[in-house]
Amino acid sequence: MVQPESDLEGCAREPIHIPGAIQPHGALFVLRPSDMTVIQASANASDLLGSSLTLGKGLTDLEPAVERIRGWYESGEPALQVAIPDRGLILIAHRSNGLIIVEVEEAEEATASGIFSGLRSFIERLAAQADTPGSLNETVRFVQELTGFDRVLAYRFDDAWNGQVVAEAGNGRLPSYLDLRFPASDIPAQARALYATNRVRLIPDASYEPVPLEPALNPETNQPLDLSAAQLRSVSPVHLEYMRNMGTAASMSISIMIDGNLWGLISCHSARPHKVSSTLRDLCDFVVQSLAMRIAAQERAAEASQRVDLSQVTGRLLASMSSRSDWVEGLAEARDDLLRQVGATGAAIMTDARCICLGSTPAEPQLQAIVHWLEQRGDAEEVFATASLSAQLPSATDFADTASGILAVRLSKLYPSWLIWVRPEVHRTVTWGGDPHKHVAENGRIHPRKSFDAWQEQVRLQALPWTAAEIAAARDLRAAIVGIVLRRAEELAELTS
Ligand SMILES: CCC1=C(C)C2=CC3=N/C(=C\c4[nH]c(/C=C5\NC(=O)C(C)=C5CC)c(C)c4CCC(=O)O)C(CCC(=O)O)=C3CCN2C1=O
Repeated sequence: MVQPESDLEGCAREPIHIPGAIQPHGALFVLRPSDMTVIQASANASDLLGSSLTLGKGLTDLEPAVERIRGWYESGEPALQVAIPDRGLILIAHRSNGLIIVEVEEAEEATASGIFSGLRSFIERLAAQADTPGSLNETVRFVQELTGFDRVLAYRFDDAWNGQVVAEAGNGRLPSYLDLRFPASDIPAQARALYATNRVRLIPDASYEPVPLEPALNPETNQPLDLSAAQLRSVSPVHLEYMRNMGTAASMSISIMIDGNLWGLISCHSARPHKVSSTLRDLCDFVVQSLAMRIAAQERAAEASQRVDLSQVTGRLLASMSSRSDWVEGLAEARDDLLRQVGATGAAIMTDARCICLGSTPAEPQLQAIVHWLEQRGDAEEVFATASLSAQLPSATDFADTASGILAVRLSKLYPSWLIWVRPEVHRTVTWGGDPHKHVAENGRIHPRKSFDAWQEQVRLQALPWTAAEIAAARDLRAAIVGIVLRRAEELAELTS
């Protein structure tokens, strides 16, 4: 029987890229590149462009701008900005499915003269930060000064797309969210995918009335217009409700992109409507991508130094295994290094009917049950890591105090042979922004939770997660062991031939 999708799954399928409307702090029209005819426009387009814009015709009295756009379209260059000083307007053009989408905003006053000296001192302060928390704190402080939002926070995603507020700057008008966690469903998958390409999104007033596009369907494609890359795209009603519940009338989010992945957001909020000019939005994007490069450099440096330490440990383990005719005994003799290799509290070498336990491990029958479970998973992967084994193997709750987390490497494809590191569960108290399981489903629609007050959850049956460097070190040691076993087999074959 097909299970009905949960309300949250339904919410995560909302096609937010084709709302058929825009926010009212600007206007939008669509040009057919072949003849630069206006084929679609927002209902408020004439408020900004007057009689220059008529559906089904070319723009009039804006020829220089039209020619700039035509030249840009054929150039293949990314998005184009064109100022129309005599109208006090700025046009921002981008391509979408073979069409030209042009967004129009009123040009704001020239940016404050001190902005560039402020930018220079920010870049200097950022470069002086020794770690990621310092970089994040500098950035939220600068963006708050730059934009005047009441609260600016740095929001970092974890592997399950839950997020935590890891830095914050504010003027006290909004409550602090520092250290609070929020569930993945607050920013569903299709939104995260969109934010990985459209990095800066402004909602100046969450109580706006959407402005429809006319005609509703694009006459060229007879499909809704794809507004994924548009700055004025109207926002999902469920998120606007979320903002009102949160007491934030205005927001701006800027994606922190690292190696092409959405690492987190710089998220700005104000209790009252608040607009930021297109120029300042571009500047904030530059600031946040500078932060992203800094974080990437800091994370790479930290990983590199951890790998150097771990490679020295691997070298000592290799020496110990090579010094004995039985590599298993050599490995067991270097117990402290074996545990230090991945920051484990226990390890078990399960091979050729032997079970050698080092440090704090489950009992042998329980280790055999883990090996049986690993073997029947049918996963050809050589390395398996989890911080919560009982989530996949319920019987593991019996030994959560020694092995909530396991990091297992397969030593043979021919018969059950594993090296398994273990970590105990860590009792943790996690503080959420509101009860993460609380949302209301009414009339087939989902409504966000209304409270974001600190809500504590006792986390059980979870160990500290394995880092990428630890998993890589486990993989390196596995390769060293397989190399020794192969060499020994070749030596034996030579002796007996
Ligand atoms: C305090 C930490 C924090 C959180 C947790 C947060 C949430 C957040 N949600 C965002 C977007 C969405 N949430 C949802 C959906 C939900 N939010 C919920 O709470 C629930 C239950 C749903 C239905 C799945 C949707 C559809 C969207 C896409 C809106 C759009 O761009 O059209 C967005 C992106 C809004 C934007 O950037 O335009 C945010 C950022 C704001 N923000 C924060 O600052």
